[in-house]
Formats: sequence, C-alpha cells, structure tokens
Amino acid sequence: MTYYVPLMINLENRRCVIVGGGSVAERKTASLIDAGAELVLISPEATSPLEQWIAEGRLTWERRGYREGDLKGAFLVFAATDQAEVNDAVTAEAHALGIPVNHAGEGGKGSFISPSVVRRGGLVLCVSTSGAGPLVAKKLSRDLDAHFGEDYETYVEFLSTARKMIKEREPDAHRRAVLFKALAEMDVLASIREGRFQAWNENKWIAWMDEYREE
Ligand SMILES: C[C@@]1(CC(=O)O)c2cc3[nH]c(cc4nc(cc5[nH]c(cc(n2)[C@H]1CCC(=O)O)[C@@](C)(CC(=O)O)[C@@H]5CCC(=O)O)C(CC(=O)O)=C4CCC(=O)O)c(CCC(=O)O)c3CC(=O)O
Ligand SMILES: NC(=O)C1=CN([C@@H]2O[C@H](COP(=O)(O)OP(=O)(O)OC[C@H]3O[C@@H](n4cnc5c(N)ncnc54)[C@H](O)[C@@H]3O)[C@@H](O)[C@H]2O)C=CC1
Repeated sequence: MTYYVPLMINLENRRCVIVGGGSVAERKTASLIDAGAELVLISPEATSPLEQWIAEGRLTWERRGYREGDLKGAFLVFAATDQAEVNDAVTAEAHALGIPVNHAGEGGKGSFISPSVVRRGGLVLCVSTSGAGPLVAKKLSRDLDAHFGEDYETYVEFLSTARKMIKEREPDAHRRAVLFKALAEMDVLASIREGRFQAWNENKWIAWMDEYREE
C-alpha cells in the first residue's frame, strides 16, 4: 500500500483546476471554495450546485471538454471526469508539469488523495484509509464527528489566542516552552462544555504568565 504523507495546504488565492463537473467534482469543489482557492472548472456539464457557485462568481467555468494545456499555471489539479482516459491524460499533463494531482477514478495514479474531514474551527480531524476504503474513511470520520463536540472550536480559539500572547510577551525560549506545556495541560474543555467558560482578557493572560515566571 502507498505510504501517503499527510499535509495541510493553504490554498488561499491559489489556482486549482477541476476537470469534470459531476458529483465528485462538486464535493471536491465545496471544500476548495471554503479554502478561498481560485477555482477553474473545465467540463461540458456541471451539477446544479456547481452551476449555482459559478453564478455566484465563486469559480470560473470553461464549458467544454479538457484539452492539453489547460493545467498551465495551476497549483493543484483534480481529475474528476467519468472518462478513465481523460482522467489519465489530465494526470499525465499534471505529472509532466510537476503539479500535484488527484485522480478520482484510480486514486493510486494521482500524487495525492483526499481524506474524510471533520472540522471544529481550527481543529481539523482527517481520516484516510490510503485508498483501501473511502466509505470506511467516511464512517470513521462520522465516529469522530460524534465524539468531538462544538466545544473544541472554542478550545482551539483559546489556544490560538494564548499562543499569540505567549509569543508576543515571552522572549525567553525556555520560559515559553514552560508556558506552552502548561497551556497544553490546562483543563479548559470542561468549563467550555459546562458553559462556564469566558474568554480571557489581556490582564488575565498576563497574570497567568506571571504565575509561571515566579516559579
Ligand atoms: C483514493 C481516493 C481518491 C480521492 O478521491 O481523493 C478515492 C477514490 C475512490 N472513491 C471511490 C468511491 C467512493 N468515494 C466516496 C467518498 C469519498 N471518497 C473520498 C476519498 C477518496 N476516494 C480517496 C481515498 C480516501 C481514503 O481511502 O482515505 C472521500 C473520503 C473524500 C473526498 O472525496 O473528498 C469521500 C467521503 C467524504 C466524506 O467524508 O463525506 C464514496 C461514497 C460517497 O460518495 O459518499 C464512494 C462510493 C462507494 C465506494 O465505491 O466505496 C472510488 C470508486 C469509483 C468507482 O467505482 O469507479 C474510487 C476510485 C479508487 O478506488 O481509487
Ligand atoms: N474519488 C471519489 O471519491 C469517487 C470517485 N468516483 C469515480 O469518479 C468518476 C466521476 O464520478 P462522478 O462525479 O459521480 O461522475 P458524473 O458522471 O456525475 O460526472 C462526470 C463529469 O465529467 C464530465 N466530463 C466528461 N468528459 C469530460 C471531458 N472530456 N472533459 C471534462 N469533463 C468531462 C461530465 O460532463 C460530468 O460533468 C466516476 O466515474 C468514478 O470512477 C466515484 C465516486 C467517488
């Protein structure tokens, strides 16, 4: 089995080309829109949600079949037609140009695959079976969905603010490390869950950092 390496990619304003306009293209496009990518769809047909997004200006549509040369300038490519030879040709062009490509019909032919994803704000939980069972990946991520509640979104926001505070206010590498460790062990989730949590203001952060300074 392929040893896939998970990555987190920032696609904001990056040109992504999706070839094919069916249900698979629709699913991949939905997450790319949320990512703020610059999207180009190449397909003679598109599902109604895709058409809706096109009408809203969220992606541009080349209403025709794929032609060699379509991938020039792309950062990422999705080959998602129902024609095996078209998906293969798109993949071959992407490989030749050194652009990462996803092959919907035979995952192993592409250079990356999409995991099943559960989001809680900045917390991103991904499940992949390395292509062995996409439906199983989906099922396992539903288990995670049930286990990780909305409280994690608030928790990750809290961590993000804390990290920023610590970086801004603590120049000493050793003391920073002590603070990050204390932060990771702090039990904030329970209070969020019970509705007792209130976001910390700057003074509370400073007081908290000072406690550790004295030790
Ligand atoms: C290799 C990979 C490449 C890629 O697409 O990136 C791939 C490939 C293929 N999928 C196929 C079928 C289905 N895929 C789904 C659903 C999802 N597929 C996704 C990912 C991946 N699918 C990558 C591996 C991920 C991994 O294993 O970790 C998810 C997780 C994410 C996403 O697509 O964004 C998303 C769930 C999203 C969610 O969580 O909701 C469903 C069910 C449904 O539609 O609900 C079916 C029908 C049931 C079935 O056949 O199992 C076929 C056979 C096609 C044929 O028969 O011709 C291939 C071809 C092949 O086997 O290579
Ligand atoms: N990776 C995944 O998660 C899954 C992959 N699949 C595979 O992906 C393929 C596509 O699935 P669906 O989106 O459900 O198919 P679909 O039949 O709904 O859509 C196919 C799309 O490809 C377009 N198309 C056909 N020829 C084209 C060309 N020359 N250039 C550009 N676009 C072209 C069609 O106009 C249509 O919009 C399936 O055949 C299957 O092999 C299927 C289910 C899930």
